[in-house]
Amino acid sequence: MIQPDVRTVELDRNSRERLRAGGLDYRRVDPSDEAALDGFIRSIARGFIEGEPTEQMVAGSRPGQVGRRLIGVYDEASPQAERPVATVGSWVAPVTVPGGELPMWAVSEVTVAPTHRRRGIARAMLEGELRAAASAGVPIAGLTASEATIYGRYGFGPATWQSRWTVDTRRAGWAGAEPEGALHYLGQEAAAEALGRLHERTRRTRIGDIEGWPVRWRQLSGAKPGEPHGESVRGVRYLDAAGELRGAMVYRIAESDDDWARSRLEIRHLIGETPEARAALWRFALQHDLVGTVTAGFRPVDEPLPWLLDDARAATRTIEDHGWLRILDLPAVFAARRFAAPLDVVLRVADPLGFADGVWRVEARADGSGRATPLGGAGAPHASEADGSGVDIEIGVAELSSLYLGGVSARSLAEAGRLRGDTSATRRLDAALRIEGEPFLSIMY
Ligand SMILES: CC(=O)SCCNC(=O)CCNC(=O)[C@H](O)C(C)(C)COP(=O)(O)OP(=O)(O)OC[C@H]1O[C@@H](n2cnc3c(N)ncnc32)[C@H](O)[C@@H]1OP(=O)(O)O
Repeated sequence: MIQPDVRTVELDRNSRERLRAGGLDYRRVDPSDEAALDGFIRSIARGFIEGEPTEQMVAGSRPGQVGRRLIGVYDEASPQAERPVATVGSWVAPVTVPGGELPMWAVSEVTVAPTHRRRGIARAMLEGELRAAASAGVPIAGLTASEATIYGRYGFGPATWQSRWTVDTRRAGWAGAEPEGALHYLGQEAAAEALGRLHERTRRTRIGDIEGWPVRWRQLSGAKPGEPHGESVRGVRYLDAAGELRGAMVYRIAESDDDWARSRLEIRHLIGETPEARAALWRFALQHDLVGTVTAGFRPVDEPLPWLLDDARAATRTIEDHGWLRILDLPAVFAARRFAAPLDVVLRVADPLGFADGVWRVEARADGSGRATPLGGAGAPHASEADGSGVDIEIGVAELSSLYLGGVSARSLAEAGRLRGDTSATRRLDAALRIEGEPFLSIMY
């Protein structure tokens, strides 16, 4: 798997010139220049409507920026010259796809100062990231979004979903097995280490998940300096009957003001290598003394939680989009995944930014391998090169990116008018893209 050093990928000239025409300087942030890095970190906090970070919080955030491509947009008229008015950070992370993994250009830390909003700065930065990724040969981009309304216009589509659970522990009971292993408390650093180890051991089993990084685990375990409520985060591990580490969980308890016995236990992260470990950690949370409610976000939509309870209605949930993907190199992404059924369809893909635009024949063989080839000859294909009569499905690149992992059905998109195609073609596409279980991205990035 190619994994280019994102820090050396050139800045996009088109975006730089567009921003310069508006009096703004689009440039790399050098992480070895502490003042520049701290200004970048402080601008991100402001953009995400946080208060001004303390020195300790800034110091705690620095290690997470190492190895990333950091870009700031600077307004020379600003009295705070070291603080960019817009930020974006990116890196390449492997993402699990059906039957393998792909290098993914992860886009994060997208902020534009409220003083500079809605003048095209985010668009210039996003387009700049996508062109940089394509120029580096990275076939797909991904992000997690603060709002579901922002990224479709750049060709990103939601591809994984998360459940957010709220469980009334008085009603829930426990219908699962008694765990055979053991639970132990861990210090925050040890909990971060266990989360990272378990994540790395298991992420390839979760379609849509990506590689993690140490600061993410330290943030979740409360070990990152300045983490809000960090001091109240606790960690536990689960060892199976043979003494092997199989699971870990970090959580905090928010006391109830009016009834101690109804405090709320918030699961910040729960990871288990086996169903037994996951069940044991859920059981620990649900049976915790003095807790009336357990909440957990970033959980898979097919988690068997209701089946572990005496009263399934004690657990309520909301489901939300979580991981967004954006196909850049269509032949590369279709060659990288496995297919569940043979396929031969012609897609007309609309991509306003050009990367995947054109007419493509997507084929899959009985052995699970597949490919996408441009119709109308070599080189960049254009819709006009096919006569149109052979096209089975017309689809936008955002919708195709949603379909790619197998967690979205072409039939649903067709019913919603988000693609056009006859029923037989959408059925064949669904059969070929189908996966076992639901895709699941377990972290924010
Ligand atoms: C991957 C991540 O990091 S997710 C985090 C995203 N960041 C945040 O939520 C922090 C708070 N918000 C912000 O910083 C900014 O409002 C941003 C980054 C969302 C948008 O920045 P702006 O520079 O104002 O956006 P820009 O002017 O380039 O707008 C581009 C397009 O997006 C639209 N748009 C921008 N923000 C939003 C939004 N929040 N909801 C819906 N549409 C939006 C604009 O209307 C415009 O549409 P058009 O091109 O179809 O006319």
